[in-house]
Amino acid sequence: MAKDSSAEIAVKLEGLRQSFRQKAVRDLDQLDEFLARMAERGLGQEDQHAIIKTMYHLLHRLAGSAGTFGLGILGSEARKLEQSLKPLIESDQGVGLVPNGGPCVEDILTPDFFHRARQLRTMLSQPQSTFRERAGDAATEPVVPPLEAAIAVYLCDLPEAVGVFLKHTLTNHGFTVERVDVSDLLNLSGEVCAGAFAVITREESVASISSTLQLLKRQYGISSPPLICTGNHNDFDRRYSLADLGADALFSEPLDVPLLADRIERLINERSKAIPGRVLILDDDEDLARHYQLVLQEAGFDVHAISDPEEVLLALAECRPDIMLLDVRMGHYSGVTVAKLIRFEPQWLSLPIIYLSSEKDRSVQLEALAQGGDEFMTKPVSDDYLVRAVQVRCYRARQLNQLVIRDSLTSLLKHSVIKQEIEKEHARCLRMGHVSTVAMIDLDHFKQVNDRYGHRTGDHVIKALANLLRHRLRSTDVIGRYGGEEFAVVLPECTSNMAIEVLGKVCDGFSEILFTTSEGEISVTLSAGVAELNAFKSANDALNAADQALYWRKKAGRDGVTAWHPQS
Ligand SMILES: Nc1nc2c(ncn2[C@@H]2O[C@H](COP(=O)(O)OP(=O)(O)OP(=O)(O)O)[C@@H](O)[C@H]2O)c(=O)[nH]1
Repeated sequence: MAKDSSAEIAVKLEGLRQSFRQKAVRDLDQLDEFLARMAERGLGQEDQHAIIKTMYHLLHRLAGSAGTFGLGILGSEARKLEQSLKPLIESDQGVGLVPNGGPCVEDILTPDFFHRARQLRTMLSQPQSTFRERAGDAATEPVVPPLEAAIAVYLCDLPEAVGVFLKHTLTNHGFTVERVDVSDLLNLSGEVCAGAFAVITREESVASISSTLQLLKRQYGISSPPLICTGNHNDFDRRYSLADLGADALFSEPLDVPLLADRIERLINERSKAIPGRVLILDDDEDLARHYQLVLQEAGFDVHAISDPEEVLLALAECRPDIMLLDVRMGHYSGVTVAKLIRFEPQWLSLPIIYLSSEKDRSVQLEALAQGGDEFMTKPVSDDYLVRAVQVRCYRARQLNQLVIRDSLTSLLKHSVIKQEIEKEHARCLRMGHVSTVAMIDLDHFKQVNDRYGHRTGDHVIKALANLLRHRLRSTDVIGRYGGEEFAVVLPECTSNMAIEVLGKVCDGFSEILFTTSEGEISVTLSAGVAELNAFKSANDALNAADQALYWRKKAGRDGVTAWHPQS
């Protein structure tokens, strides 16, 4: 679904504010009716209790949401009235004289209470501070390239031979490579700059290129692209001055291209860490949930908002959020119990859950945290605070999650995670009726590489293949490190013939990569077996079939791709 522009989001937020105002008018009409009934003589205790409880919830709702919709004064006055009613709600009998000498209705519903409650209506039209403070920030926030964007590498001011060599070899690693000069860099468009790119230059040009990149950074509000230089200086002073001038890495000649490719990848990924994440919001107040959703979407988050607690497990499975914002009081459902229910599922044990609540009582908050949530954000939450708080928590959650689900050498998904992904796609293609393919990929004669050139070289080869797969496959394909030198890939909505073509190109590209070893340069090949997921009853059967096809490929001479087929 296309994302809304800032202008569209602003229009929608204004619509929500208007709709909140109309609802608040209705709420206040209702409050007036309740006040009138409470003033009646001869009202039974049960009726009084029911009315006070409803008034309390109505005031609680207003207190938690009015500030978000630009009615902060109304919200804080509603909060005070809500707090006055609280002792009646908490007392054993709910209302009336409490045996232990607790409050009685007359102590709390004083003429002053009635007067203040009736005054709430006037606050609908008072000019008040808005919680939407961050409008001015948006233009200055750095534009961060999306994680899956193809990485462009600009070779700038390099000697002819080095430029030609790097263009060829880095293209084999899956980068889009161009040779340019400083003026070409200066003319890069905003669109290109918003994508992921790195610059490689010689050390003598670092100063001028670094200042050009700073200009682009200021002009387009991008984060600094990685600047890598080539050179042969080993002395501290020279290295210090290169770092000071803005270089992010120094590579000595002769260049070790797989290492260089790996460094480009890492530097780009480091800069991508500021990418906002996925957020699931559950708040039974639909307008409030929608407001939070729009504000976070405007800040670049991928947000899913629901209002019905019964949808939570389905929404979690679909959205797979980095964090969840959870309302505490949702009609007859409690957010605290919903958090406990979410933790029944092992996969959500580590999901950070942040309660959004008007509850200010620390002991109640602590009790709720003990039941399954991680943090409290007290309503009303300003837009600015919401965005920043969610940014920090998403970033941390993503970092922790990466450690848990990704292999440290290649940053690809770990064995158990890729297996789950294969199962998910198998279920999806049976449900949707499309064709998807699973591939098993294995490096050829890899034991010899390790034995002859050492494990360090072996590790470079594994990393280079991981990087190449990341670049050459679609962002929707899922790649995992299945075992030591074995990889598994899920290619959704892709037939085995299409997979043979794509992976054939990966085979060709990989065999052209040269690895520097103590005995000179070497190349390594790979073999792959593919099988269509929907041809099998289970994901495991499909995986075994891909493994079988890989075995056939190895037998047939390696260096290529073979599809599984039924044997006669
Ligand atoms: N450097 C390195 N080597 C690894 C890693 N994981 C597994 N290996 C090595 O990968 C090699 C796999 O060797 P084999 O399974 O015999 O297969 P092969 O030599 O590739 O032979 P074929 O698959 O038949 O082409 C073993 O030497 C493992 O030690 C790793 O993380 N780093």
